[in-house]
Amino acid sequence: MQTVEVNTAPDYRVHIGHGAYQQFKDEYRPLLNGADKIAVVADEQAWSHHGSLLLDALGGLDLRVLKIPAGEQAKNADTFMAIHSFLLENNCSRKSVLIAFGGGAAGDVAGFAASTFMRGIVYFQCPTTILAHDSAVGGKTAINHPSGKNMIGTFYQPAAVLYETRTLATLPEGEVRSGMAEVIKHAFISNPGWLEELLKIRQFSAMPDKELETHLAKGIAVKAAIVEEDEQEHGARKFLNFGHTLAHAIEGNAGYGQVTHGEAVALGMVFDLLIEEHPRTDEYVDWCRANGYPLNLLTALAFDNLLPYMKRDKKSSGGELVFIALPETGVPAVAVLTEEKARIIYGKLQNKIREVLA
Ligand SMILES: NC(=O)c1ccc[n+]([C@@H]2O[C@H](COP(=O)([O-])OP(=O)(O)OC[C@H]3O[C@@H](n4cnc5c(N)ncnc54)[C@H](O)[C@@H]3O)[C@@H](O)[C@H]2O)c1
Ligand SMILES: O=C(O)C(=O)C[C@@H](O)[C@H](O)[C@H](O)COP(=O)(O)O
Ligand SMILES: [Zn+2]
Repeated sequence: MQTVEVNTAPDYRVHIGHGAYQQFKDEYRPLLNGADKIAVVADEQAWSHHGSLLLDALGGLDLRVLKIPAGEQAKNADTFMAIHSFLLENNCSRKSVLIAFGGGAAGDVAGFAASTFMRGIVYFQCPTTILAHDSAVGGKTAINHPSGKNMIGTFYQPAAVLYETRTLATLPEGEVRSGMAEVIKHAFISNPGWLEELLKIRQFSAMPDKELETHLAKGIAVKAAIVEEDEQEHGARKFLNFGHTLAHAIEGNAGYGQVTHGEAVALGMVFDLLIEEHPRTDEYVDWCRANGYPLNLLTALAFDNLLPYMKRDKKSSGGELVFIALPETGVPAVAVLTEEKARIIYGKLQNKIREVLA
């Protein structure tokens, strides 16, 4: 078991590994025993595979379980209201505890509900995807708006994150790919040696569990350090958005859930790498090709369809276009581009991908 501390106020811990839910029996038992109700909000798919692991760890406690739609389809106002209705129907109060169980989508919407129910109740994150090594840590909660990704949400830290890595065994290939994009994002913005190691991976399925766990813990440590420095994204936290200006536009334009978040981020990082012509760009594009990221999407997507979403990005003000450039690995920087410059880079990106796929 690995543990990463997140020194926000209040601070909390991320427990990563086989048997992470044991912490519910040990360290967090007093907190759970003190709750008047415990509500579990679970992604229905994740619950069908792994709910029993959580139930075993919470044995003897009176739980109320709400299953929400699988994945991105849950990140909307309907599910948000359904969670609140469920909490009210079950007579939850300010002394109740919520446990979010699932990938980033379930974690984001359940975290948002926890942060707003009676103005905020204690909650735990129990991530079940690779990508959620990112989403479960750092306290960003959200639902989507048709006009933009994560447009409605809060900063609200969990009491702890219990990351049972046995849950990752049932992830479909596309979700492994999606999650690994946020892993390599953490490497790009922090650590050339680690990036080197990740760029050697040509097939995620060949990666041993222990190695994956180490990458997840490293990613969580990178994220924790940035969140500690800038919890509410006035400065350094923007670097965690590497690849995301274009990614969120791709997701919004396609319709939420049509392209996985991580796959969109993988494509968005190509754009951000091209801003300062990062020396590993070609190698990274080849890594994306080898690992099956949908590079072809970019050749079909017109810049003008993505532009309105990028102008509404949360890093932007007054319609400017804000990206995270990477002049060298580990040295991210905010880049404000003119529309003309962004269009030129997008054209370069499309040409590069056409060459690689030819
Ligand atoms: N809050 C943050 O800081 C943050 C960070 C990164 C991403 N996000 C958000 O996270 C979301 C993406 O999260 P995600 O990639 O975890 O996707 P997801 O939550 O949409 O889950 C993807 C799919 O995997 C299924 N699933 C979940 N766990 C499973 C398991 N163990 N076995 C089999 N299937 C399983 C889900 O039912 C779903 O169909 C996006 O909405 C993104 O915006 C938030
Ligand atoms: O935690 C952060 O900060 C991030 O930017 C992490 C991202 O991977 C994540 O997708 C996040 O939800 C994006 O936030 P947003 O504020 O751009 O919606
Ligand atoms: Zn992300």
